[in-house]
Amino acid sequence: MQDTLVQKRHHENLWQVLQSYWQLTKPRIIILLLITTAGSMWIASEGQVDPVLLLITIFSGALAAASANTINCLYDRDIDYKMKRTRHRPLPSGRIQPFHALLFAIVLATISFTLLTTFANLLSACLAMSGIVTYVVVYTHWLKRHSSQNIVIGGAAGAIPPLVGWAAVTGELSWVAWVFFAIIFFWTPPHFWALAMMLRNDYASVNVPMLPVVAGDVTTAKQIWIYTLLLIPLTLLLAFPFNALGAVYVMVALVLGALFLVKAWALLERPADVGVAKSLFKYSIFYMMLLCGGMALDTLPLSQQVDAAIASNLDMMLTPVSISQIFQLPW
Ligand code: HEM
Ligand SMILES: CC(C)=CCC/C(C)=C/CC/C(C)=C/COP(=O)(O)OP(=O)(O)O
Repeated sequence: MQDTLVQKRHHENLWQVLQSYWQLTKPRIIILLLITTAGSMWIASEGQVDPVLLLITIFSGALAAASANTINCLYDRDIDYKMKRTRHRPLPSGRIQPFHALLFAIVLATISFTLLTTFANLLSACLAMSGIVTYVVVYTHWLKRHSSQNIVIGGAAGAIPPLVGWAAVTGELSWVAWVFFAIIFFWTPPHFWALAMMLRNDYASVNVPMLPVVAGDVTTAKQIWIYTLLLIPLTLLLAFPFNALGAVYVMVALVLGALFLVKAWALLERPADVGVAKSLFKYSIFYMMLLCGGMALDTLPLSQQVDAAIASNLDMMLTPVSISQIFQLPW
């Protein structure tokens, strides 16, 4: 009886420890990072991605991002302890020792690097490691506590996963991969500043100079609007001039982009309305998921037929014959 009780408690403890390590990695954020990696692999392989390579790259990307997030939690444990939203994280609440978190992060990064070099290539492995370094050194250490442009420059870290995916498939980086990088780069400020508008008091209480804290809601809403405006044409570059995706993706990108603009405009009109900021933050996540979904959809055979049909119609419309018919010209 005593033995089973001890065993039960032991299992419960083990379960709690595992849960704490899981939380340390900020798993919910990782999922979207991996969706962008998969989207990039999909385009790079024109829809013919090797499933084993996909699984290994996604798994390794998850380990690299988990390592980066763990080091971020370790570095930021002092401010995380003071903020309401983050007080219950495993390090500030004392459920994991800092040294153990560091070991955990090193193990995760080592496995990630080894898997990527062995099953994909060295470039993808180095890119994943550069993601960790950018996030930890550039964002967390240099910028987060010192500049209101912290997430603009530091946001480059979150834009690296599509480069990892592209490199894993092709062994190199093309213009298309860099356009994908730029899409995430320009998407990050609207994504994060909308959230920071909701959390302004929390960040202010620990002197983290997020833009809404330093410059206020009106300026932040304007900046969000500008980045959103730049984001939409960037998403279209994948189709024209780079021709990596077709009409189905363009339609998805236009509809999603229009909705993003509507939400960013609403915030511009009501910058102090936390409800509007919250709605924009949630939409930013939904947007990125569906945009990547649109990329995958575009590479399906049915979409290729739609693309071909639209292209041939456009060709017909734009040939001199049809123009002469329309305008009844003599040639
Ligand atoms: C430096 C750039 C970024 C910053 C500063 C940032 C910041 C944040 C913060 C503070 C949260 C709230 C997390 C929490 O309450 O624990 C969040 C949520 C989230 N972020 Fe970002 N983010 C960045 C880039 C990205 C990127 C590149 C992605 C993926 C492509 C991403 C995906 C998400 C998702 C999916 C959530 C929601 C998680 C949930 O469901 O709670 N973020 N972000
Ligand atoms: C390729 C590769 C491994 C890339 C890593 C990219 C990566 C882990 C990006 C995460 C971005 C993010 C969640 C920032 C939040 O940090 P925060 O410190 O502002 O959030 P907090 O206030 O919730 O702690």
